[in-house]
Amino acid sequence: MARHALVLDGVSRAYANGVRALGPVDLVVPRGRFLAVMGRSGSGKSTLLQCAAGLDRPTGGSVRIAGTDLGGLKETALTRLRRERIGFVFQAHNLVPSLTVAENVALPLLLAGGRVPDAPVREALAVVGLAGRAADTPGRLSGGQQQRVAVARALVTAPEIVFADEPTGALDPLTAQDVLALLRRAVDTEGRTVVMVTHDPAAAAWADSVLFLADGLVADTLEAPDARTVLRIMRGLVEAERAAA
Ligand SMILES: Nc1ncnc2c1ncn2[C@@H]1O[C@H](COP(=O)(O)OP(=O)(O)OP(=O)(O)O)[C@@H](O)[C@H]1O
Repeated sequence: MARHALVLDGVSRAYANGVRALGPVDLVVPRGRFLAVMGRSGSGKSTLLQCAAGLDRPTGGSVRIAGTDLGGLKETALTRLRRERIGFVFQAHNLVPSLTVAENVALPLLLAGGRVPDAPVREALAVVGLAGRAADTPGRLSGGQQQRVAVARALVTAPEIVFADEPTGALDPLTAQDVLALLRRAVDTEGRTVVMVTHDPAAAAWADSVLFLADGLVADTLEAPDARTVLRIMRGLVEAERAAA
């Protein structure tokens, strides 16, 4: 079993118009770690996440998920890897409105083929505190509850890694804490690995470490973050940018 959930080796992403959105970036995320990625708007956070998750192909370097080099995979194999070995949580939770809560959680298992056993779905919903809402449609749930369903869906396949892009961006601070606590729990009790893009220092403080991006490059890292130190580093990055302008 590969020791690291995610390894980026000199990953860069340039666009045809000459914009270098990212890199080169080196990054190692061991299994069972919670990493937050921060940086100002346009610093390359989403680009990093998309390349790391196999949603976008880097223009340089390599990405390995649990030892598998994504660059060596054809599109169908990459799609299967994303479906079976990666969990996703986005700001807009992307639940299917016409399916029930349980069916939404079961979706990644269904897409993997075969009969979907009830137990993992029931268990995933119980973990996020929504066992009683399995038969509801998402529209009957609050935004926070919907995001908890999205977390259950991301975890139901027991993925190698979960990528979360601003998972609490649309939630009030208390509801956000519930969702962050679920991600933290998945790391602490199930040994999952989480990489989360966020703008919120309080959200980043739930992680084990923070990666700060500026202009597509790693500008700083912080272990055992607290919100105040995260904010101080972010302020420093803004000032450095102003001074350079
Ligand atoms: N398709 C594209 N074509 C050209 N440039 C792009 C494209 N997508 C992103 N960029 C540029 O790449 C840079 C990084 O963008 P990215 O979306 O990764 O930043 P971000 O840190 O996630 O920003 P935000 O916090 O606003 O979501 C920006 O300068 C952006 O304008």
